[in-house]
Amino acid sequence: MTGVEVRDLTKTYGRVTAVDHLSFTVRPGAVTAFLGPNGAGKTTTVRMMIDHVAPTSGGVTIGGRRYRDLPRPTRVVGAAFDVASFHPRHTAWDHLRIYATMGGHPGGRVPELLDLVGLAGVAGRRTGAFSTGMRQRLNLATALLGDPQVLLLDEPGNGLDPEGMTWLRSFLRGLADEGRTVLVSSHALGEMQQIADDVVVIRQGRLLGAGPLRELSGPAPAVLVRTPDGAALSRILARQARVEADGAGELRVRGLEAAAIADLAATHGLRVHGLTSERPSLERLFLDLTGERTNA
Ligand SMILES: Nc1ncnc2c1ncn2[C@@H]1O[C@H](COP(=O)(O)OP(=O)(O)OP(=O)(O)O)[C@@H](O)[C@H]1O
Repeated sequence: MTGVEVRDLTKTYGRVTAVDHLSFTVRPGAVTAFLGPNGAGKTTTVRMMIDHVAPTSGGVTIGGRRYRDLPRPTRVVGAAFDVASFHPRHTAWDHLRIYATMGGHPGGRVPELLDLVGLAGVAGRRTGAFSTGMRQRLNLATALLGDPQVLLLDEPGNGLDPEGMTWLRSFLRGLADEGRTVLVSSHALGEMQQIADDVVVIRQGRLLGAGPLRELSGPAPAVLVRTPDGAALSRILARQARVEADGAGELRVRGLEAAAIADLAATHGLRVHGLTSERPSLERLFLDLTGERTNA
């Protein structure tokens, strides 16, 4: 299990402080959203994680070691940046073969990866003709060549259509469920809300908040209960939870998990037609932390 530890990381460019004494950890087995408005310092931080940019002070360890001390870094960390450069005449297949060779990774993984990211059907097409979404997918496949434990993805959702976003979300969830450490930087909060387990929020290079999304976003989210037996169920649930009825057959319940609500309804012979757990609002959390409007 390989986590990422950022310790007192600072980067200045002349008079600009891009990253300012930043400390946080990214744990394995979770998707961590790295959030901040444009220019907050996200890309600079991720680039320092993999030695693309030298810190002014502080540092980053991955599984307890600095990137440069990892014997085979691309087998441990896969990174993908927003503006990936592909040779326009190379096909997706060429691109991955070349990067596999450069990284010392088995070329046999190329077809499997093309399939995994949904590019098998266009493997022979030149990347010059690729859409942004296809580039993002190829970028991800490139990051995965070394089967790394840690994935650092800078704005992987940029340019994806809604279908592509749905795919990306389940793809990232799958990687985290395999026990990998998945850090995804984004300024598009809505996109991250449905996937992030943890969040790290920065502004002007400084940490504003970090931790599990559910903990950071305050009171427990409600469970929405669709029921034709609203009045009776409401009376029973109100003994243990806070219940609001909307008058249209839906109850909003705080203080009880969905399973407990279903059990109580069953015990009393009441009908439940739907149970939905609300996700905490990342946008609300973000606005609380940053005190500003975003373009999400
Ligand atoms: N090479 C550089 N030289 C000078 N300033 C830089 C350099 N790289 C980044 N910066 C500055 O550092 C700050 C942080 O930039 P960075 O790209 O890390 O932010 P970001 O959060 O990734 O933003 P975005 O969401 O727009 O990509 C910005 O003010 C940027 O102008």
